[in-house]
Amino acid sequence: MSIAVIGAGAFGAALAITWAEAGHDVTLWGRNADTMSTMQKTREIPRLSDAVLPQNITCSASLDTVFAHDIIALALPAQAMRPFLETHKNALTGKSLIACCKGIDLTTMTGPVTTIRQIVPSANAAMLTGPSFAADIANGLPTALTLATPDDTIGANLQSLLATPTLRVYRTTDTIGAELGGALKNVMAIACGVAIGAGLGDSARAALMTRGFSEMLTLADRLGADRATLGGLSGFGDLVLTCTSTQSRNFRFGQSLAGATDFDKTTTVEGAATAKSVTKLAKTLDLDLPICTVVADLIDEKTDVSGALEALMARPLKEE
Ligand SMILES: NC(=O)c1ccc[n+]([C@@H]2O[C@H](COP(=O)([O-])OP(=O)(O)OC[C@H]3O[C@@H](n4cnc5c(N)ncnc54)[C@H](O)[C@@H]3O)[C@@H](O)[C@H]2O)c1
Ligand SMILES: O=P(O)(O)OC[C@H](O)CO
Repeated sequence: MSIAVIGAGAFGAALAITWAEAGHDVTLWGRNADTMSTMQKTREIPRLSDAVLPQNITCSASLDTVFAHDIIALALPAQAMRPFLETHKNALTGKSLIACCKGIDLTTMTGPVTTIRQIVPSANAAMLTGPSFAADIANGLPTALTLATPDDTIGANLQSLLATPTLRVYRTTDTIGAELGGALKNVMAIACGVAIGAGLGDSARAALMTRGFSEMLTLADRLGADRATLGGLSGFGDLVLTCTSTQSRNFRFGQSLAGATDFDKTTTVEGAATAKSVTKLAKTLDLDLPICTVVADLIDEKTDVSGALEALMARPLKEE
């Protein structure tokens, strides 16, 4: 089969590599023609320093080449996906579109599958999500992800197509659960990075992960998602990975908010926008999501680490 990947950053390139190594012909699209031309020649990836692109990946900046494919993975940052789909929706009619981003759109407060379904209703909308660092996938380390799509027959076909010897793919029809797990774990990773950066200790991190998971379930319950999805790879699995590893950009961003480290502001940090969209969503739904709220406040500089700590620790005592 052939697959197109939109977005030649770390994750798009990593997915392109594992699919190409499994025998698919892959077109990897990036918006900068010079960068794509250099990648085509050198087989090197600017955002993944140790990986090499196999020969059956074609690097291109031509969208016509991408739109010739029926299966298209969208590995753009979450906030870039809606504008991209709006601009190109006519060319995407009837395609299988697999979102590979994690986040809640700031303008509409929708997750990636819902966003695709709204803009390109004729597409088979899906999402590939779960615990995975791009470098691990690119280096052929064993990884397991969840493919979420509303139609199980389409899901089963995509699952067998996208699985590779090193990338095990599970599937679910609970797209809302998968959207929420992938988006909210990044907010919790920022919170955990702040805690570790501020020297609050591993017990504080465990508390944030657990109470953060509780916030994920609260939102899932309200939006009709299945709790079991949140307990799977796309929720609990990714929460564990991202809250415990300095490989995570969201975690490192949190450390920098605590003043512990410097941080390159051009880095993709999905949890920053999602903290804001989730806080907005929580207000609309009249839900209490205190960790999401303090993360949004820290990012907006409405509070500092000691204010955030007090806001969480001084809340009324309650049942677990
Ligand atoms: N890197 C990882 O380990 C990893 C793992 C799993 C999921 N993801 C998810 O993949 C998504 C992409 O992250 P990434 O790690 O590849 O980020 P990245 O910063 O490495 O790459 C993002 C790419 O998107 C391009 N881009 C940004 N805005 C664009 C626009 N408006 N139009 C076209 N191209 C645009 C950038 O030029 C860049 O090439 C995120 O949602 C992330 O959560 C990443
Ligand atoms: O580097 P992060 O924090 O964007 O995390 C990457 C992946 O989402 C981990 O599953």
